[in-house]
Amino acid sequence: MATRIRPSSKRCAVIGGSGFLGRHLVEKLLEKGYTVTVFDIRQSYELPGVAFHVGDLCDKQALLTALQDVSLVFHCASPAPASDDRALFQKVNVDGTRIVIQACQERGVQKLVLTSSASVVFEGTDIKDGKEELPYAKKPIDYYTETKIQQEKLVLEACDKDKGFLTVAIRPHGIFGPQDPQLVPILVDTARRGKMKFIIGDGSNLVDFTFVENVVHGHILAAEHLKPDSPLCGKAYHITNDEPVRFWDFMSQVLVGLGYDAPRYHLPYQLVYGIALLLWLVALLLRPLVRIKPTFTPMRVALAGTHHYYSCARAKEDMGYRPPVSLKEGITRTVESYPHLRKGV
Ligand SMILES: NC(=O)c1ccc[n+]([C@@H]2O[C@H](COP(=O)([O-])OP(=O)(O)OC[C@H]3O[C@@H](n4cnc5c(N)ncnc54)[C@H](O)[C@@H]3O)[C@@H](O)[C@H]2O)c1
Ligand SMILES: CC(C)CCC[C@@H](C)[C@H]1CC[C@H]2C3=C(CC[C@]12C)[C@@]1(C)CC[C@H](O)[C@@H](C(=O)O)[C@@H]1CC3
Repeated sequence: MATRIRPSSKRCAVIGGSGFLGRHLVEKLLEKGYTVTVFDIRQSYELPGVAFHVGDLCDKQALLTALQDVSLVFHCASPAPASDDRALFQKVNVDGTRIVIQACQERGVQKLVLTSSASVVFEGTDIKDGKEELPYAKKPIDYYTETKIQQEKLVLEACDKDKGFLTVAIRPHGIFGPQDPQLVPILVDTARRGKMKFIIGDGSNLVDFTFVENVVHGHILAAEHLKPDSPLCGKAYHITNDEPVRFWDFMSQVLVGLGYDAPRYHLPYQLVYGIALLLWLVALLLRPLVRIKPTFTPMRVALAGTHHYYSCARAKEDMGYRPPVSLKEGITRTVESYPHLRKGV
């Protein structure tokens, strides 16, 4: 009788490995001796020892080819939140994740680590030291969040110890760091257009921003602690810097570090939120004729004007998580990595 040889536990695939988080994850996995395959709709770099499979995760056949002999899968692919494309989020984050799960099961993958988001519980009102037990947002603010909720549920429900298929979800919040395509570039673009003069609300709201290497550390710890007898099976974990900071202090430190002025004038939160909602509605109505992308979306305004920081006690307890890089060091390294975004360049 032919015996099925289990692939090495150090043979992994990173779906979305060409992206910001994915690339940092791939680099760390290689450093730790893993054999890495990247599956992504684009190839954004080359690294010795990394096998790239360019394909859409909605294409099961392409995934089955890439997942051959893989025992561990990290799924960190998603359309960018800024695309605000409901059909695309549904197709990739929900239908595509179903296909990822099926392909993993068919290929005998043993562990699936999903990159979810702490925002799955955020509804635009204050969250202070939020625990994983908080209910999913009943009225998510945007389509991205709506589909991240469905995606997380699908992955956690698929966890099946009897079938030897274990799953876990990592919920990072506000990832920043070198090569980030959204936070710093959008911030600088807004500053260059003279729109970063204002503080939304009184400026005292505390939030989490998480350095990308800490998020990577959380993913690898989760993969290594995910075993049939561990508490991680089918659970979600917040991964943050564990250093809540005032939203506007963080923004100011990045802006000033790059040579721009810090925002100074206060605007009432409710007023800005109302305007953002109105602009979003207008953009939606005009979409068949012209595509407008407002800078101040309701989601961004809500994130800028409320408290949203999360407890990572569960990750500390179950997998010994401690953020290796402090916020101060993370900000310094991030600012240094964007010489081309400095004022006047
Ligand atoms: N950036 C943050 O602040 C943040 C915070 C919490 C959670 N997350 C989650 O982390 C993950 C990574 O985010 P990121 O910031 O690195 O984004 P990113 O856009 O840099 O990377 C996402 C990658 O997914 C790929 N991708 C998109 N659609 C695909 C498809 N159909 N098939 C295959 N690949 C596809 C993209 O090409 C890209 O390389 C996402 O799941 C995101 O929801 C991000
Ligand atoms: C125009 C200004 C008011 C703000 C400019 C900076 C913003 C572009 C970022 C500040 C907080 C960021 C953030 C995300 C995107 C970029 C910001 C709005 C996410 C919504 C990206 C998706 C993640 O899943 C969210 C998460 O839960 O971590 C991010 C939350 C913070």
